[in-house]
Amino acid sequence: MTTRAYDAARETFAEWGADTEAAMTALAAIPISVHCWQGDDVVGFETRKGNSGGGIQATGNYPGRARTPAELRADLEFAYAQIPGRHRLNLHAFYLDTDETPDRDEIEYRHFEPWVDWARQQGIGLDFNPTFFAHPRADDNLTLSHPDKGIRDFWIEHGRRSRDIAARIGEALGSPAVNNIWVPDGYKDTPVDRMAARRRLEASLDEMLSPPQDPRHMRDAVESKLFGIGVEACTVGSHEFYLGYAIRKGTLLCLDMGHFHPTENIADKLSSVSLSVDEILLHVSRPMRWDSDHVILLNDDILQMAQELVFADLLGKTRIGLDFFDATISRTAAWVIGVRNMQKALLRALLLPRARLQQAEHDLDHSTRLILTEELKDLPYAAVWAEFCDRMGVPTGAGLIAGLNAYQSSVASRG
Ligand SMILES: C[C@H](O)[C@H](O)[C@@H](O)C(=O)CO
Ligand SMILES: [Mn+2]
Repeated sequence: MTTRAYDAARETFAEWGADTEAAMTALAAIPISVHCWQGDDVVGFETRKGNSGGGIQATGNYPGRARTPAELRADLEFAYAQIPGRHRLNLHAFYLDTDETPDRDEIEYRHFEPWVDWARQQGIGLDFNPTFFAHPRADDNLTLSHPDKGIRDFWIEHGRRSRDIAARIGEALGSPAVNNIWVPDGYKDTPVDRMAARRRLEASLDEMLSPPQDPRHMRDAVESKLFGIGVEACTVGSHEFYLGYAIRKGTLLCLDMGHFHPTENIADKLSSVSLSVDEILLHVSRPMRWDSDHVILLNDDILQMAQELVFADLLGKTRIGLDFFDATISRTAAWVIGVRNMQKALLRALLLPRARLQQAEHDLDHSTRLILTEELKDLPYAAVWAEFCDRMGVPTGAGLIAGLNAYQSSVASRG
């Protein structure tokens, strides 16, 4: 039975020309790819260690970090149970689940089979990422663009194997896995031969991506970055580099919200790049002064991005993934809050009277456009969100907080 608050909200939205039932149906069909690395501070399950590079740094020491695949899966199961709808898991290659200790150029599908079995039980799809960091062969902050051919070949082999694994995963689960390629390659100080480094990166990517894969099982994505700590002067895989590469090679383009200048919002980039690439992958994040990967809030950046996805009809060609990691708070709460904020932003966008807003702009009636955007901020989105959560059997408000705190207490004694 619907609540009085929802019934009133439905009428209010209807008066503005928005259909709350249609919005909830649309929202329920949008999967978010939940990143595994929030659960353990981007540590992974290998014994081998190396620098993360490229500025990846989880700060904080809050108790409860998942130390094993079983703990990570338990945490994810709890988190998914607090999030309305059915979502995906984005797995990194160094989260393998095996007693063996393969090096990165030796990984095989069997090392990830427990994840696939679990995903099947959960009824969720998996995405994948080769891991080009946290390894001694990445300690120069150069991998696919390293001047040493031996090091490049090592990482090319890792990338090829990751693509094979992603394809097997996608086939096993009947849902194409996005295989996202991010390398930390860059220079701390101003390089004198950017061209050579970019040529090497391009050649390595070409070699890595040359074995054909079935797009029904896996799709490649490439992720750019402006800079990272330790590579302040130059990132080899810049935005321009990968935009061109994705267009030429037909890969997805991954846009990470933390990988641009702080004044840039990728909401503005979506329409432009969508004219040239078939599919986009998002890494929704919250940079604070730099690529700090804070948990996403329901803030203007996220609202604008969600609005752009809806208003420009880009949901069908965009895979939404998250990328943040905060080790100063409950890691499960971070997941739950972040995914729900992404969904709330999408719901708000779906509840806006798009045709009316776009007509005002088309008519150059910018006063009406501004009146509308500001008045629309007062609409009762919260009642629709509460109704959506209720129909999906997940808590809101005090019930959510109590559950998050209770789960955190249950994992706080982990060493
Ligand atoms: C762990 C991810 O691969 C990583 O966060 C990457 O996507 C990134 O954004 C690096 O800054
Ligand atoms: Mn990212």
